[in-house]
Amino acid sequence: MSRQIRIFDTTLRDGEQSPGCSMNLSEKIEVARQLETLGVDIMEAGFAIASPGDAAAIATIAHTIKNSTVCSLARCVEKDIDAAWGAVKEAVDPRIHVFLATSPIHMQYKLKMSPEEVLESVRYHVSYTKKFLNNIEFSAEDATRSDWDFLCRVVDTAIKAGANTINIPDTTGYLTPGEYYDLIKYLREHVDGVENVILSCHNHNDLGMGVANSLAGIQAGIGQVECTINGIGERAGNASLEEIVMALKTRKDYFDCDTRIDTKQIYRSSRMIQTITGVPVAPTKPIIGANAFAHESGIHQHGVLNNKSTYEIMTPESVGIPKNAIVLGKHSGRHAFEARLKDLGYTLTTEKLDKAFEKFKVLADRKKVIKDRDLEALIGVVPVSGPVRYTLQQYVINSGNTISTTAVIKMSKGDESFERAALSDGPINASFAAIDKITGLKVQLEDYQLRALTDGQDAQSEAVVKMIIGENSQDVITGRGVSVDIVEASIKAYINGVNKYLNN
Ligand SMILES: CC(=O)SCCNC(=O)CCNC(=O)[C@H](O)C(C)(C)COP(=O)(O)OP(=O)(O)OC[C@H]1O[C@@H](n2cnc3c(N)ncnc32)[C@H](O)[C@@H]1OP(=O)(O)O
Ligand SMILES: CC(C)C(=O)C(=O)O
Ligand SMILES: [Mg+2]
Repeated sequence: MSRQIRIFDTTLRDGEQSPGCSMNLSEKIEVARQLETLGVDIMEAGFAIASPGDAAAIATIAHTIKNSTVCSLARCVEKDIDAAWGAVKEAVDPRIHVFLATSPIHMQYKLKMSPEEVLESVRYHVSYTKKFLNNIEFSAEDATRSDWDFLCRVVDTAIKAGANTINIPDTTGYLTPGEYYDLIKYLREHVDGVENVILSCHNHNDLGMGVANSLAGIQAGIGQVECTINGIGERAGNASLEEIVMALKTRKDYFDCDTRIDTKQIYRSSRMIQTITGVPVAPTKPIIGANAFAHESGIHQHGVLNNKSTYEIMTPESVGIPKNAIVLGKHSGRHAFEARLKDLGYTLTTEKLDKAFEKFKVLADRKKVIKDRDLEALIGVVPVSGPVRYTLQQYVINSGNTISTTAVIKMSKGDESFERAALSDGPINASFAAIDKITGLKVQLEDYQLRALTDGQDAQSEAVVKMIIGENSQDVITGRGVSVDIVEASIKAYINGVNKYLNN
C-alpha cells in the first residue's frame, strides 16, 4: 500500500521570513483558507512571540481553520511556548513547534551553550510544552551540520520528553540528497523509539537542492515534509510545495507515496502568493512558471500536436491551469463570467461576485478581450480589512520631456474629498508626492515594479510598491494596483499600501 506523506506548509512562517514577503492580517487569513482548500495537513501560521500582530494572526487562523492542524513556532524559551499556546489553543488540532540549534557552530557562537546544556534545554522545554498539549514537534535547527551521534541524543531526548514529530532541517541548504538520505537512515537505525514518531524534513534551497533533499528524505522514510508555496522563505527559500507534491504524484511509480493535496488548487495558491507578496516567480519555475507548459520549438510543437505526452509529463489541468474555451469581453454575461472564475478555482459569494462583475464590465469597456490573468487581477486585489480610508477619484498629469511634471490627485475618505498638486521629475513621483500631501504620512518608497499582465496594446498593468510608512517603522508594506493605464495602476498601488497601513 502507498505511504501517506503529510504536507506541512510554512508559507506563513518561514515563507514570510523572505525579504519583502510580509503579509497583513487579512492577507494571512486569505492564504490560510486557501491552504486549507489545497489540503495541507499542517499549516505553520507564524511565530507567536515575534510580535503581538503575529500572535493575533495565528489565533485568528486557529479559530478559522477546521481541516488542517494549525501550528506556531517557539524557541526553547518558556515565554515563547506560552505565547504559542495562547495563539493556537482554539484550533481544532493545535500544534506547538519547538526548536533549538544542535550544530557546533550554532551552539558555540549563537546560543553560547554547551552540548549538555542544549540536551537539558530540549528535555525541559519539550516537557514544559507537554503541559499544554500532546501534538508537539521538535526541530533540531542546523541538524545537517550537527554531529550525527549528538543529533541522535537530541532526538532521543526530545522523544522521551514527549515530542511526536521530529524535524531534521537542512537549515542552510548545505547537504546533498545522498547525504540527507544517509542521515535520516542513520537516525532511524540509531535512535530507540524513532519508529513511534513522525520524522520530518525542512530543507532550504541555498544550493538549489531543497526539493531533491526532501525527496531523498521521503525515500529514507520521512513521513512529513515542510515546504512553502512558490518555495518562498529565508534566503534562497524553502523546498517548494508544488514541486514536491507533483514529483510524488507524477512519479508515483517510483516513490509510491500519496499526499492529501488537491493538486488542482496549486496554480491558484501560487497566484495568490505572488499577488499578495508582489513577488513573481520566474517563467521557468517548475509546475507554475509561465513557461512550464509552453512549447516554443518546432520539433516540440510537432510532438505535442501529435500527442501531448511526447513533451508533457503532467497536464496543466492537473495543477489547476484551466483550459480557456470561452472568450470573455464586454458582451459576456454573468453566467460565463462566473463559470470562468470557477474554472480558475474561485468560488465567490454572491456579494463578491456582484462586485467583481461590476469591475469586469468597467474593464471590458477599456479592453477588448479579458484574459484569465485579467480576471485574476480583477478579483485578486485582496481588499484591505477595516474601513477603507482613501479612494482615488481623479488624477491629472501634466508632463513632457522639457518641463517638470505636475500631478493633481483627488481622493476621497468617507464623505470628505481632498485635492492636492505636486511637482516632480516624473508622473509617478509627482503622483506619489501629491498623495503624501493629502495623507500627511511620511512614506519611504523601498521598491516599485510595473509589469504587463497580459499581452497586446490594451494589456493591463500591475504596479507593486513596497513602502515603509512612519518615522520609526521598519515594516515593509506591499501595495498593489491594476489598470490598463500605468499611472493609474501606480497610484492605486500606492493608495492600496497607504490603506493597508491605516487599517493595520
Ligand atoms: C531557522 C529559523 O528560521 S528560526 C526562526 C527565525 N525567525 C525569526 O527570528 C523571526 C522572528 N524573530 C523575532 O521576532 C525575534 O528574533 C524574537 C522575538 C524571537 C527574539 O527577539 P530578541 O529577544 O530581540 O532576540 P534576538 O532576535 O536579537 O536574538 C535571538 C535570541 O534568541 C536566542 N535563541 C535563538 N534560537 C533559540 C532557540 N531555539 N531557543 C532559545 N533561544 C534561542 C539567541 O541566542 C538570542 O539570545 P540572546 O538574546 O540571549 O543573545
Ligand atoms: C525553525 C526551523 C525549522 C527552521 O526554519 C530551519 O531550521 O530552517
Ligand atoms: Mg527554515
